Amino acid sequence: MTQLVTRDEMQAIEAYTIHEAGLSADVLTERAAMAAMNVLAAGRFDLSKVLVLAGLGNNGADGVALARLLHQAKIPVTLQFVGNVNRANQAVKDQLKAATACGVERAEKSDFKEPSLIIDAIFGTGLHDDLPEGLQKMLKAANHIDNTVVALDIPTGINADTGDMYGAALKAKATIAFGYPKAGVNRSNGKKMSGRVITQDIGLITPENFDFSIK
Ligand SMILES: NC(=O)C1=CN([C@@H]2O[C@H](COP(=O)(O)OP(=O)(O)OC[C@H]3O[C@@H](n4cnc5c(N)ncnc54)[C@H](O)[C@@H]3O)[C@@H](O)[C@H]2O)[C@H](O)CC1
Ligand SMILES: [K+]
Repeated sequence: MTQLVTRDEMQAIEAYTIHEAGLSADVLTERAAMAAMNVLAAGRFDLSKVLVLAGLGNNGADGVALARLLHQAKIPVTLQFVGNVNRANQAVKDQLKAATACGVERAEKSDFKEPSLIIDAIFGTGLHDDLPEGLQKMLKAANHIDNTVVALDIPTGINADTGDMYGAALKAKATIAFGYPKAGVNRSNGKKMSGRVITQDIGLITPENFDFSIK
């Protein structure tokens, strides 16, 4: 069985990889985006018009990096931030600089009926507490449209430990889990909102004899 991890365990493994083993967070972001690109390029999804919804943390940075890779592969892609990009973390700002330099198209708002595929890079394992009300409404409306959504790491709105919803969640056809699938994709609402979970190696270095809580 694939090893599942809690949010704390994932953060501990990431911290070990970055601070003890010395791989930079940028490398991990690039690996995550490349892993997602490989899954998308395998032919199972309609890539005629891709919309990447990106948040302001590292999950968003993965999304912005993916938008750049899609654009460089000549796949029509639009990048839309959810939230004010001026408040984004440095990883997102760095990724946006590279994406802009490549000519990735941005949108402020979009009709969710139009894209052939929506990439959910709004929130990942960093989410705690209920989503802002406006975002909850937006996700519920998007779920009604029933467009194809692929979530990066975990669907936005799902508690990575319990699978419960933080007010709402964006329903995915597939979830590309980075390193390890999070416990929440297998539990409660997480199970039905994650779709098919595809786990991808991104080069994380797990400490020897790491004591996983889920056996
Ligand atoms: N750490 C790494 O090197 C890598 C991480 N990967 C990806 O990163 C996400 C986890 O990223 P993180 O920055 O920890 O969190 P999020 O992007 O999920 O959230 C961003 C930010 O949002 C704030 N926040 C939390 N709850 C709320 C709320 N209810 N309302 C509003 N804002 C909220 C909080 O401050 C967070 O910091 C992981 O899933 C991976 O996709 C990579 O895979 C590569 C390496
Ligand atoms: K996500």
